[in-house]
Amino acid sequence: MTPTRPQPSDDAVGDAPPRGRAAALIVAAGRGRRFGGGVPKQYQALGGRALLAHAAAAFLAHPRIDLVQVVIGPDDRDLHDRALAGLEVAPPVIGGAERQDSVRLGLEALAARGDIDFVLVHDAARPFLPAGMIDRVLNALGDAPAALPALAVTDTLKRGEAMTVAGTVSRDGLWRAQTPQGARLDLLLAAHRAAAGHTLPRALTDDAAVMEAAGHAVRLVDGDEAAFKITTTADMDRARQLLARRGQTATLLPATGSGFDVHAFAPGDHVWLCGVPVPHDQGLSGHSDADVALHALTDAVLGAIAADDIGRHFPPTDARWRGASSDRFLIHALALMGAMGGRLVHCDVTIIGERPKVGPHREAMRRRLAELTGLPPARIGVKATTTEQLGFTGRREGLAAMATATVLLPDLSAPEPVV
Ligand SMILES: Nc1ccn([C@@H]2O[C@H](COP(=O)(O)OP(=O)(O)OP(=O)(O)O)[C@@H](O)[C@H]2O)c(=O)n1
Ligand SMILES: C[C@](O)(CO)[C@H](O)COP(=O)(O)O
Repeated sequence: MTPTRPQPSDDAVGDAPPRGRAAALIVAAGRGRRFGGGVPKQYQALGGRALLAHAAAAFLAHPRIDLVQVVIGPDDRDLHDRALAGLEVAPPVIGGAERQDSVRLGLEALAARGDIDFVLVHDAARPFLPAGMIDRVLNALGDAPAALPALAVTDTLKRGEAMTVAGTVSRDGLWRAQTPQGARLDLLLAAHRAAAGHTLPRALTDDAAVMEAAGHAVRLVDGDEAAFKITTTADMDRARQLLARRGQTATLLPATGSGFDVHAFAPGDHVWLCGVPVPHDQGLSGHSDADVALHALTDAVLGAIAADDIGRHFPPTDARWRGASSDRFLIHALALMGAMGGRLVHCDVTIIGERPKVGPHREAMRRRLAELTGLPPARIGVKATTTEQLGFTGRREGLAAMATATVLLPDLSAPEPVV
């Protein structure tokens, strides 16, 4: 079948369009502190794919965008690869401490290619990106060095101090800045280089501000309420409701993974099981905290998403994982699952050994697994069994654990949600 070329939007014509190649630069190296949780918001699932994937897909579907470049956090390569599997984006660039740093590093990579004239810088945290917005920004670059999509402020503005109104601010001429913000690549890179390191104690929070600081005029074009930024969990709720109202919920199919692990006993006074320290007259030997149950569960989640195994993600030869809490292994596996648009719906762990007895700690283990996975305790099984004194567990040489994880994953054969 011949692939259909994306069609221009109604805003594609009008102003004199610029001549040259345009790249989208999606910044996704933030930590999402205001959003919270263990996984940066751009890798959280919305309608069966990560926020970042929505933004990338919007640019890839646009006929006037020649390249999509993503900027990621130094530890996020696996998340990026899972989130954008199957999408044709350039290899990611590692970002910096502030958004401004991440944009500059991305611009340097684009400039090094030598084939890009215009750049549209976009937040990965803005999943809904109407094609017309891309066109309006690009069109403005026909005769302006930079363009900013924005919405006129319509509410009355107050300045507050100690939760008391300290004054009313005129909203005349005030705009709310959105992304993608466009510019000629050479001008924006030069402006970012000039601004680098000169912005303490506060970085400039958008690219229009960097261009303004360099003395360039920035053209205002119409933004779009749909292109709101996911900053807090309330924004994510709003985005999910929007998709549900449009009937764009993803088709999810179940996948089950299994995991198994063994650790030998060693001198010590407790063992870690399901993220809970259990008093015992021995410990378990291992490179990390040797939580045999969490390791089995981590492998079960990785199995459900076909993402290799725990040893590939956290090699025992890597000094970073010496004595590490196994919580982070499970959290990482769950983050990869989320980046693929998946959702854990059930897990079941069986601990195999004579001692310590699991029963008195079962509820604490289920509670801890609930905290780590976000599942209700009613969807978490924790069981224990002996091997009737047979084998290495029967001889009390160590403990084994097995686990299953049931995950709902987007149906890859279903049509993608349109946002
Ligand atoms: N050092 C940084 C900081 C932010 N960003 C990106 O810039 C966009 C700006 O959105 P924002 O809500 O500020 O993201 P965070 O910085 O992640 O959020 P927070 O400030 O709550 O930590 C996001 O896509 C974010 O990933 C980035 O690439 N590099
Ligand atoms: C670039 C931006 O999205 C425009 O509204 C915004 O400035 C991002 O930074 P912030 O940290 O959310 O203020």
